[in-house]
Amino acid sequence: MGVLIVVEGLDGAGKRTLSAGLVGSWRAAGFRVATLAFPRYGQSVHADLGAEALRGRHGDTASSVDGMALLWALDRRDAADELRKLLADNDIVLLDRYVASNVAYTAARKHQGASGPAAEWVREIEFGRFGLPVPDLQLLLKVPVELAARRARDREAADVARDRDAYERDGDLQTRTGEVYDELVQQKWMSPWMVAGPDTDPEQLAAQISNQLRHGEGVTR
Ligand SMILES: Nc1ncnc2c1ncn2[C@@H]1O[C@H](COP(=O)(O)OP(=O)(O)OP(=O)(O)O)[C@@H](O)[C@H]1O
Ligand SMILES: Cc1cn([C@H]2C[C@H](O)[C@@H](COP(=O)(O)O)O2)c(=O)[nH]c1=O
Repeated sequence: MGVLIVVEGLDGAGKRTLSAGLVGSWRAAGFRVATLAFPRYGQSVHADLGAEALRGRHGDTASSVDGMALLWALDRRDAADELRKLLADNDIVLLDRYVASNVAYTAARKHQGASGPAAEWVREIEFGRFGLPVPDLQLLLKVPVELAARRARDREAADVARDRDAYERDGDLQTRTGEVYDELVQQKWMSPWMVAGPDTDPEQLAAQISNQLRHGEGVTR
């Protein structure tokens, strides 16, 4: 049974870039690694509806905090069997965003914290009712809000396919989301957490995590 590792952080933090670096390093070291990114755009109707809603479509869907959270959660529910199979067939399964994203953004949109009712509702729906696998380790890529926003803007300028959605344009939401993530780390929400900075070397981090896992730290299963 493989270990489930999640990369979390603000929009534009660099999660996709770091995830690719970690996966490459682990594969080079001989680990069997699978990876998934949530939302699963192009594969999940729920993910696509969510992305479209954040770009002004589907009436008032985006204004419903709970409705948006359910779309992202249903995407993961549909991926649950695939995720369990990937865990059975690999040493490491790396996820770019997972349930903690839903907790952080949903609580932040409602001006709540990581112990508030929205966080508890997301936890109960996704891990309780949907039975999603619990991560062994969650990694917060902690990048100053201004730097993450600049990276998202630069990416949009370079690639029209990566236009910023409503959450990415909302600096106050990003600030509050970062605060909820900090609380999740402090609480060790659902698993041990590690925090990585904006200039983290993926190869070094991959080695650190695999050593830690080898010594049984950060593994809850
Ligand atoms: N360590 C880094 N140094 C400089 N630029 C970076 C770094 N990491 C990522 N970037 C750049 O920042 C932008 C955002 O990175 P990336 O797409 O990896 O972020 P993300 O956290 O996955 O974003 P989102 O959640 O919005 O999809 C990209 O243009 C990427 O090339
Ligand atoms: C998976 C997930 C995402 N979100 C938020 C985070 C982003 O602002 C948008 C879209 O995600 P992307 O990584 O920028 O493509 O949705 C969320 O609120 N809940 C989730 O579960």
